[in-house]
Amino acid sequence: MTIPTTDVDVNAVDEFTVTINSGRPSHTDDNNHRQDQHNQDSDDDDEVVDPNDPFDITQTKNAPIDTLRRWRQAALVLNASRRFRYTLDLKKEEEKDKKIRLIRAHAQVVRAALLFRLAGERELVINTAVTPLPQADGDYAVGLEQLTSMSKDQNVKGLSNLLKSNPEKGISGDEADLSKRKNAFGTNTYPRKKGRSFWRFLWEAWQDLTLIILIIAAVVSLVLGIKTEGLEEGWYDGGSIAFAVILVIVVTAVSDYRQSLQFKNLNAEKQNIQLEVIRGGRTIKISIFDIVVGDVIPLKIGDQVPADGVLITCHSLAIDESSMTGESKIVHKDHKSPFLMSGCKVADGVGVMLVTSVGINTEWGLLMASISEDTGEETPLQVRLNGVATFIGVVGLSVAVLVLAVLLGRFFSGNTKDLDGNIQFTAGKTSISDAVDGVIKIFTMAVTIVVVAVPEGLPLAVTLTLAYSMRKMMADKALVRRLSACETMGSATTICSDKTGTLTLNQMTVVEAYAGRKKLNPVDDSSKLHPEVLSLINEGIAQNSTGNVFVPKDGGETEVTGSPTEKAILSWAVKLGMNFDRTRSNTTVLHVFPFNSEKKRGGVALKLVDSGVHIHWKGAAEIVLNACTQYLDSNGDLQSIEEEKAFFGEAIDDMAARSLRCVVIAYRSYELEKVPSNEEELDHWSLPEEELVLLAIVGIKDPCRPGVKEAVRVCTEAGVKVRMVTGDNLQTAKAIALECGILASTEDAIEPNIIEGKRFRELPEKEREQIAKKITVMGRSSPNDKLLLVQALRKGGEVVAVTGDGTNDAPALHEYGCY
Ligand SMILES: Nc1ncnc2c1ncn2[C@@H]1O[C@H](COP(=O)(O)OP(=O)(O)OP(=O)(O)O)[C@@H](O)[C@H]1O
Ligand SMILES: [Ca+2]
Repeated sequence: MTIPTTDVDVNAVDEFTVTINSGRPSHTDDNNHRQDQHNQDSDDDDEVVDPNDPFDITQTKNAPIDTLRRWRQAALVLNASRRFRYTLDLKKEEEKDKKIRLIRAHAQVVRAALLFRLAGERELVINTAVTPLPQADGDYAVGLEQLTSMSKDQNVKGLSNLLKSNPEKGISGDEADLSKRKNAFGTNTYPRKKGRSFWRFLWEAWQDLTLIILIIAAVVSLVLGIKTEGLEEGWYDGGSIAFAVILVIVVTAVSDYRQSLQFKNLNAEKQNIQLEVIRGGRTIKISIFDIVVGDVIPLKIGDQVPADGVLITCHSLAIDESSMTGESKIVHKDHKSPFLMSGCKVADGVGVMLVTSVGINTEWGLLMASISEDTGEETPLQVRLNGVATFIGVVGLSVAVLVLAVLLGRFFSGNTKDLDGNIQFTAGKTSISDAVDGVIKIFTMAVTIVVVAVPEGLPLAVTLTLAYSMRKMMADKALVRRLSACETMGSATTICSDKTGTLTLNQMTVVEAYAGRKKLNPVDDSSKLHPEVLSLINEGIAQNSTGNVFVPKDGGETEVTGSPTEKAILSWAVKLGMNFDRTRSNTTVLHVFPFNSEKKRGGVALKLVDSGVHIHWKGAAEIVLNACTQYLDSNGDLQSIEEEKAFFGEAIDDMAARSLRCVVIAYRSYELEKVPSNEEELDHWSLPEEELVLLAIVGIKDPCRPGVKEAVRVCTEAGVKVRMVTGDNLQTAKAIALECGILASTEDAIEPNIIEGKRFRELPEKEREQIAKKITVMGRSSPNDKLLLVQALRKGGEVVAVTGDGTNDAPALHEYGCY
């Protein structure tokens, strides 16, 4: 079956991951549990598997060494030589592990020493100005070596000046500047290990016990044939065996070789992450490989830190350093510990970093340089089939040996007669040459049994099929990161898909808007709004956003960047006449609560010029609306929301029913005295979010992907149930589900077919398992709800595929390791 999800994934190769979990429990789960921060659910008891089951392996890549070793042992029993090709080289793996641990320990020690030193300096109040001025390197006032040590002493401003960068605007980013930086500090790439040549694969392909048996068989029957029937006729048997052997060797080598090339390409694709940098004041998307020292990079939840650097600004930034330190610990970053290491993940919050070293000079680079890249990987089916093939081969071989022994015994004891009934062998009478001929015939028979019994092509056929389907999926623009995914995906019985970006295009536009009680028609008509209302809306949108608006000086088109939702709202505000830079410079940001999928809202506290404070909130419509007690009517007067709550509720429901995503923008004023003045306290200050004043409601359209309906139909026909799990409003989710055929009719749209994440979460575990199967649409789900659903389905015996694009899908995607 070609995989139904391919249609869903079209056009989004770099953003999508497809994950599969097989219904069977696996040891690797333990592994993933350890890594998975979000998975605090310890009561999934059926995942505890019999540790003595040596065949319990779903993937070799992350399997614990123990499991692999058991496999290896089982394999050795079955076939001494073949297995080596298929199971990872354990010794090498262990050595690699040791090396990584060593380097990590080293990094830890360096960091510890550094912290110690910093602490000491702080206490002694050593004047940092004593630091000798760094030597010049090329065009910069700082060299590569000094830079590494410098970034630990100097403040960010000074550092960015030395790097000829600007904390707000970044580097200029013209060609000359970029190439100068690359020359001075290197590029953000790692040297690649050269792949193995085709000849190596060919050489390895014949070193296989069964093939060796066949080669010997070929030689033997060639010799026998020529001896008994002469050169002209006698080579047929041996020749055809030899031909088959050569064919198998060549095909194996070619397929292994191509697979290795494919993996190389895949790896390149996997690593080539696109990310946003700020250059010359504008936010642009570039490849991670094009990052240079001095670049200013905004980071948000889910991003990977692309190079080593220091923080310029940050808000509740937390970094998962497990890839560097080996322990899964979330570290909070602020101006006191501003160093970011490449390769780590942003677990929460937002920040902006200045790149201080790239590529091989980063700590990650050091680590990468010393270990080799991905070793090959076997799919569960391949591993099993290899076992079967080897087993059959061994049985065939034993039968052949048995037959040989019996026939030889009968021959030499005078029990074998030829066609005419003469005894073929009588001790003393039969000439040696006749005896040899007889033995040769028996050998030929045994060889034939071996040739017939050894199913050499079986594993090969599987590899070829999988590689083929992987290629086909690549052609469909679906990136398959693991060969095994093709196989497991084929057995999926249900797909949990997110909505935004997977079923929909993720191209959002504001198509409906209310300012206060008034519906704007058209949406960007600001003429009837009181200037005060307009300026508050603008203030809220411009400051309470991770996006950016760049207006080119030469009068080109305005560029809006950010997440699709942010982009839509910012573009709307620009159309209303917002001047982004001016609005932002009017107020100073005191504190930010970055948007996250869990809370579904984001807030910011602003200090005004007159020392007043505004707190702006923006987020999921009904949630923020609930926190509002007043609204600002179009004349700029405050009104109580009590009588109008129903009106606003209906407005939201109405928009949601037409599949629009609703976002409410609200604010309140606050007293500066109540804002913590101490920086430490400010960091932990939770923004007040009650008694808000409703400013605006926007309805954002995100059209369905073309072809989604068809894809859903294909899946349903193939017996795969498609479910939608989204962070959006339940009504919006329902409308989209009806639109793309996930829900057949409105009659189906009742609980528990459609359910809110919160309701599902609060059910007792047993009940969750029962209704999980019925859930078709889950709205307002938090990342953890997605995970809960996958777990519940899995317990019900389903093989679940999860598709998702965003960080809020990560826990569910991560759950079963195979993505
Ligand atoms: N940048 C934002 N600022 C404020 N509110 C937002 C922002 N982005 C999304 N929202 C609100 O939060 C809700 C849920 O967002 P969430 O990130 O959980 O889902 P999603 O990933 O966008 O959707 P899906 O789960 O279908 O992929 C949206 O319905 C919207 O109302
Ligand atoms: Ca998503």
